[in-house]
Amino acid sequence: MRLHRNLVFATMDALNEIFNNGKYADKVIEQTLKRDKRWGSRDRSFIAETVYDIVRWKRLYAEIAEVKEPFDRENLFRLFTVWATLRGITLPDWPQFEGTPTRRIKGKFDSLSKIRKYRESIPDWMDELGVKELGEKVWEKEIAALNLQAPVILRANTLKTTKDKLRSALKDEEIISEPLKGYKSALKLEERGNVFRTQAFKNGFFEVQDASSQLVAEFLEVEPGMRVVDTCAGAGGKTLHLAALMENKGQIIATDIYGNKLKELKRRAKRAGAHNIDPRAIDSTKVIKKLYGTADRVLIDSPCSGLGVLSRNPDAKWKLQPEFIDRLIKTQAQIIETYSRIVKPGGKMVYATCSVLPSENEKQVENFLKNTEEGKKFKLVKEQKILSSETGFDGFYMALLEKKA
Ligand SMILES: C[S@@+](CC[C@H](N)C(=O)[O-])C[C@H]1O[C@@H](n2cnc3c(N)ncnc32)[C@H](O)[C@@H]1O
Repeated sequence: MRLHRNLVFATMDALNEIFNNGKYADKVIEQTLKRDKRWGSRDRSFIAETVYDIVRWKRLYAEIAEVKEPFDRENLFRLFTVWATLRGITLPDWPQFEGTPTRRIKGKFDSLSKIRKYRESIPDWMDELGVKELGEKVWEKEIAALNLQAPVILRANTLKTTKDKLRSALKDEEIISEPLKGYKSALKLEERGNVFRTQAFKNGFFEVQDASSQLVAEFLEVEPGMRVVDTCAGAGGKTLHLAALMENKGQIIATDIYGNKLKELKRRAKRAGAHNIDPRAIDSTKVIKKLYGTADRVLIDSPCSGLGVLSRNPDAKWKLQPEFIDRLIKTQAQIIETYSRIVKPGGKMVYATCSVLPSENEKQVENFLKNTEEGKKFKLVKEQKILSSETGFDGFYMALLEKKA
């Protein structure tokens, strides 16, 4: 691979924004890719993948390069040098790469790889928490899987097309995909690419949605004509899937505390041809109280640590803090307690997270069922824990609960 100066420099600028100015990697990459219209798909994926790689391996690379935060430009180049050397990329004779200690980099990589927190490039607290929650053996495998690059998975929008028709429409646009066994509407892309530019996307034929995430709406056992409340709808990934499963019949009330996310949901719903969604921002407690006892189905896609989606968001390793997870666990307990009241007698509810930590998942459900007045009205129908190390997709949890009639 030949390194191009403008691509490497753009990568350095992006890393500076993420590491030194606290910006989110996905937003920074999106902005960076707009910088030069002449960049082709290879150039764009070089920038995106190199930035994500260096973010993912920050702790390991910084240790090898012997640099500490905040990283100045010279330090960022040293991180890049480690990345390139470990990938066997020949460095050009630019002044920034002069005197690169190739053998020393490889030697340090070998010795640091014996220690998990360096090998997997995670903060001490995260390693300790993972062991405490999942046990040494499972955590070891799980964190390794969460460090792999996530595949791109699409969900065919059955309001407008079928999985097979979508596959052939994509093929016409030179995008090769294959169906995923066990996932009704999922297609996996053979190669990464900017699918948002395709006509198939503009036509609303698909959404990008991880395979594990595609199991959540199905878990809720919705039927056309039902009244469904998606309590933590965000920008609507799962709301749109619910609308498709309900064939646009019935009503989906989509709530979130952030009105701007619901605006994005509206835009996506329009493109997807989903007409049965009623977005409502939670700007007072009344919004939820009015819904008590009214829904056949309730989805709580709860705010969580996101530890199951580190493959997609590697910068969460550095942005998450243990105190934040402690607070989240309290919020999740309150959310289940309050939103479960929306379910009508005989109705069902799914509690889901994209975390792999039992304290955000099965322990929350156990606590709700055993220790809360509202929980005593429910029984657990089934639950599914998805580990990335077992499926190759995001880590997720979902529990289906039924309210006694
Ligand atoms: C895991 S995300 C939802 C993702 C979304 N369901 C999807 O499939 O694209 C959790 C959402 O909960 C929202 N949220 C956080 N606290 C909340 C609360 N107390 N009530 C409702 N929504 C909340 C966040 O704004 C965020 O959009």
